[in-house]
Amino acid sequence: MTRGPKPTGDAGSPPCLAAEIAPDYFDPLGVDARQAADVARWRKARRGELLLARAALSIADRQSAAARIGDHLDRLLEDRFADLSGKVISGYWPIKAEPDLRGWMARCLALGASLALPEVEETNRPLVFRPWRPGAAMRRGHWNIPVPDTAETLTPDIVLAPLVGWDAGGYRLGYGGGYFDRTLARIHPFAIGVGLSAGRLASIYPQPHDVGLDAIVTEAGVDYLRDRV
Ligand SMILES: Nc1nc2c(c(=O)[nH]1)N(C=O)[C@@H](CNc1ccc(C(=O)N[C@@H](CCC(=O)O)C(=O)O)cc1)CN2
Ligand SMILES: Nc1ncnc2c1ncn2[C@@H]1O[C@H](COP(=O)(O)OP(=O)(O)OP(=O)(O)O)[C@@H](O)[C@H]1O
Repeated sequence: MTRGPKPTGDAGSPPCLAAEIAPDYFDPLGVDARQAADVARWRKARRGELLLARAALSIADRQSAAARIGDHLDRLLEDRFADLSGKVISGYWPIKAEPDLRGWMARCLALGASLALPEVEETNRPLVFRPWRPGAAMRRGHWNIPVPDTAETLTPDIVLAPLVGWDAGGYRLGYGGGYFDRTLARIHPFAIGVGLSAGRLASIYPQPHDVGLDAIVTEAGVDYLRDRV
């Protein structure tokens, strides 16, 4: 079992009203600085290990994981949405051995969905989403991640958030920029974490800024689904 910093429990309400004015604001005074630094250090170490393990997988293993993830996503979306036509689905352009779901995205397009990809337009700000379809012109964005070469933006109904790690409470470990958290604090799509079952951690020690996902899908299946109220 992985040892880590003491769990903080669920995020509480922010101690001031700033979150009502800017929904992605969280009050740094509401966070124990020492504990936050411990969690950040622990996450950095886990992130490094998980990225190395993922990079070591064979291309065939990655392709088979991506194909299975696509099948589980199909079933999850069939259960959750009567019809994908007219829905805006944000995927991602795979980097660092992330499962390549561009083929799955093309299938969604054929079912009538519109597609988008995220872009870091400004550092430490929420992501923006650009319309995309296979073959669209791309340019290099932040971190050299390819992004659609357009100024248009869309608001997605469904967002795939690539996972480096995840926990059974529906929390995500990404690359450490906090971009999906900032984004999901402002817009509320159906947010699905996608990654490998090997990315599972006993807990990522959720912090006040972490936003829980609606579902987590790995090659093993739908590993987490938020209770519907
Ligand atoms: N394929 C893909 N596209 C994506 C994401 C993703 O996870 N996967 N993103 C999902 O968010 C956004 C890019 N995310 C990023 C996250 C962190 C950093 C970054 O600069 N990281 C710092 C470490 C930060 C820290 O530890 O404080 C670095 O590596 O130097 C850059 C981009 C948008 N596009
Ligand atoms: N809503 C927010 N407002 C300000 N800072 C935030 C917000 N959300 C996250 N952050 C900051 O981002 C940093 C990284 O967070 P975290 O480790 O959760 O990233 P991540 O989810 O792995 O990254 P990413 O989503 O980019 O892949 C944290 O130090 C946190 O302070």
